[in-house]
Amino acid sequence: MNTHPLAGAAARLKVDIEQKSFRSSNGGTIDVLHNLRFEVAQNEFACILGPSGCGKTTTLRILLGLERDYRGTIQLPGIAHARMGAVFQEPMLLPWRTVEQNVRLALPKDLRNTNLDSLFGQLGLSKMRAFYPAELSLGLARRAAIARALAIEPDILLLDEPFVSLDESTAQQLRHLLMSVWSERPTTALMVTHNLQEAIMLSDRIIVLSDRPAHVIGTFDIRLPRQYRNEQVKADLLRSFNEKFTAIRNVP
Ligand SMILES: Nc1ncnc2c1ncn2[C@@H]1O[C@H](COP(=O)(O)OP(=O)(O)OP(=O)(O)O)[C@@H](O)[C@H]1O
Repeated sequence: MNTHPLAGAAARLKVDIEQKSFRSSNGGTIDVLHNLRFEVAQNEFACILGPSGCGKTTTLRILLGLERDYRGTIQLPGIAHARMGAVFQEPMLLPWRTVEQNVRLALPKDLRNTNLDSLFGQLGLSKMRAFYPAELSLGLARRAAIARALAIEPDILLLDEPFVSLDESTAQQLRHLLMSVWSERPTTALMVTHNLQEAIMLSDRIIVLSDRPAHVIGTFDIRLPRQYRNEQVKADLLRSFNEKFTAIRNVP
């Protein structure tokens, strides 16, 4: 579990990063984020969409407190310390621990004896609790990583392309599983994705970033509840998105 001292009383996530750059190997400067400003309301599920290399992962790393060298401010949801759940492209499970042990290790003290039956059940992991990561397919390992992030009852859930490099039917199954667990206990969520269809299926709002150095070029709000987003509705949303962001040619 990762807690972060920048939690504020307000429940929303507020990002205001004036400047984030890296030193390149040849001694130059890579400007990654410049005046990146956005907010995510309490219990909103937002997706960040943007060109490859524009700074999406860097933004999540700043929120997680893994990158501290930047100019700007962030405010995280939560009262004193934001409880942060994170899911990365790599499941990052400890290989010498079982699925259940991996999840339990992440639990804060107040949840240490929590009953995980329902969470494992919802994610289809009931029979794999005693499995070791090497015994899991990538899809199952990702489910375990999602279980670990949600088990801590996070104030904010950060997801960095959690469905990438899965076959489409496994990815779709996982998207449905994530949504069914998240809908039961909604929390403020921010997910990085390259996949516009995925963003339209999952999110309440899509935050579209420019090329590097990244700033927000616009947001796309989807107010319609997810259960009404059938294929026709999703196609309409896709069309409206493309009309609004005609400049973005490289999103699928
Ligand atoms: N530790 C680092 N040192 C130097 N440069 C870095 C470092 N981390 C990231 N970068 C550079 O910063 C830029 C943004 O990287 P980042 O991973 O945040 O982009 P991204 O939008 O998540 O990319 P992708 O869509 O390909 O996953 C890239 O040019 C990357 O090479």
